[in-house]
Amino acid sequence: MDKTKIIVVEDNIVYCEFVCNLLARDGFRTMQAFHLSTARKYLQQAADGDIVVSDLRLPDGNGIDLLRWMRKEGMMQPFIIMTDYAEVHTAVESMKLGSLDYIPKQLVEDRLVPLLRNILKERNIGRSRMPLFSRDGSAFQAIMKRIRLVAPTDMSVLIFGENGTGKEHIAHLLHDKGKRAGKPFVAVDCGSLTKELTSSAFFGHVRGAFTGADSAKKGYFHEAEGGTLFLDEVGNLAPETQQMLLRAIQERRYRPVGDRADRSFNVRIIAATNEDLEKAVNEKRFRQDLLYRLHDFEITVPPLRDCQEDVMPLAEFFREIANQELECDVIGFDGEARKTLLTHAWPGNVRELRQKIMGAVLQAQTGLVTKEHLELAVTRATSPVSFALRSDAEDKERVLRALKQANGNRKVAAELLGIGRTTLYNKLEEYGLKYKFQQS
Ligand SMILES: Nc1ncnc2c1ncn2[C@@H]1O[C@H](COP(=O)(O)OP(=O)(O)OP(=O)(O)O)[C@@H](O)[C@H]1O
Repeated sequence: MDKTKIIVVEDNIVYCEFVCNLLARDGFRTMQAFHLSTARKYLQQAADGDIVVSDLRLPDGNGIDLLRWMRKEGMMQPFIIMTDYAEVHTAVESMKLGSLDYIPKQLVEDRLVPLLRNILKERNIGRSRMPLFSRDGSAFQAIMKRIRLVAPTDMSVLIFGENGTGKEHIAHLLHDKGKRAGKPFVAVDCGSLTKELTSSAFFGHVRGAFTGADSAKKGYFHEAEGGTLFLDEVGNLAPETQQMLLRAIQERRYRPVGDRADRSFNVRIIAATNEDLEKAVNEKRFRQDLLYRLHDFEITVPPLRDCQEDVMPLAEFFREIANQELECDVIGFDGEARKTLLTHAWPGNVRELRQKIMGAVLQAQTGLVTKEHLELAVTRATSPVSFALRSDAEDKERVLRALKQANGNRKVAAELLGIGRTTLYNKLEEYGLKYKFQQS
């Protein structure tokens, strides 16, 4: 199973448990939310690839409110509604808002897992539902040239770039344009691996290998066999995991936890990071030998603020997608809105641009997007210009402000500060703030 989490939003605790057990049996990772407010909290930290399965009626609103809120915030994760038969009409309405499907509760047991598997399969073969725009800007053209050059080889590729610049898309392109296209593409968020279960996550385990290992489990290497293993946020790997991966990559074999024999593998490794890994090596946080192994070839994705010529074409592209998804009829941007788009620093890069355009289109509904619809004023005040880490004395206060602004969400705070997540973690450690803002 890949890193996808299924957020199950259902106020009936017993039914919620039932759905989660059903999914867990099939190897899905789940999160339970009994209220919309909890679901929103989870979604603020969710990955683009996560999936929501929601009941319609909840104590603090309904599933359609949640879907509407997500789309307004630019969160385009697949959304599946579970309904009672009497609510089918409302469920159909929800599909107009962009929910992917609805399943009558009586059929959840039969239909939910196959539906989720289908979504993942489509993703793995590169037919992601999230359409991609081919960027014409000169920086991106140079990147495309490098992608075409290295994709057909088996070289490991390390992709550098700030959060939200499109590194994962580039990893997909490398896979799709290479000889492994059509084989699995398995993405691993290295920052979210728990220390105890890392070996089992990568290499799998046999039944009874440790307490709780009730059945055998395939690891990421096995799942990616013949295809690509994408190590996202590779700078966040714990030292022990770095050592373990290095050995496997060097020897091209690994041993599942509790097994007696090694397995060989045929997997291409692509990794991505927003960190300066040379610096991490100097600071002894990252192994130099592993860096060499991951780094046969390098692709650096520039931040959006350095790709001015891509901003408006991407904005127009997202406007059209938003029109389709939200059933709006917005025809463009007025002069002030254009100026704002072109002068904003985009600390969250393409992801932030997409979110802002989705929200703006929803607000405008028809006609032209105005500067007010973009709601960039708040972000502007918190853009790198005001949050930039200028001197040590100001540093701590800025970090605190950004964390507050981001409600403790470190990923968002790092984007506001225009720094990588790992740099932010280091700063929290340095200033003794590590436990002050616990993410829920
Ligand atoms: N060329 C593009 N066309 C359409 N959308 C894009 C493009 N590039 C990036 N995006 C959007 O920006 C978001 C961020 O892209 P992606 O997840 O690939 O970035 P990333 O650099 O891997 O981010 P992170 O470091 O935070 O994981 C995606 O959800 C996608 O919707």
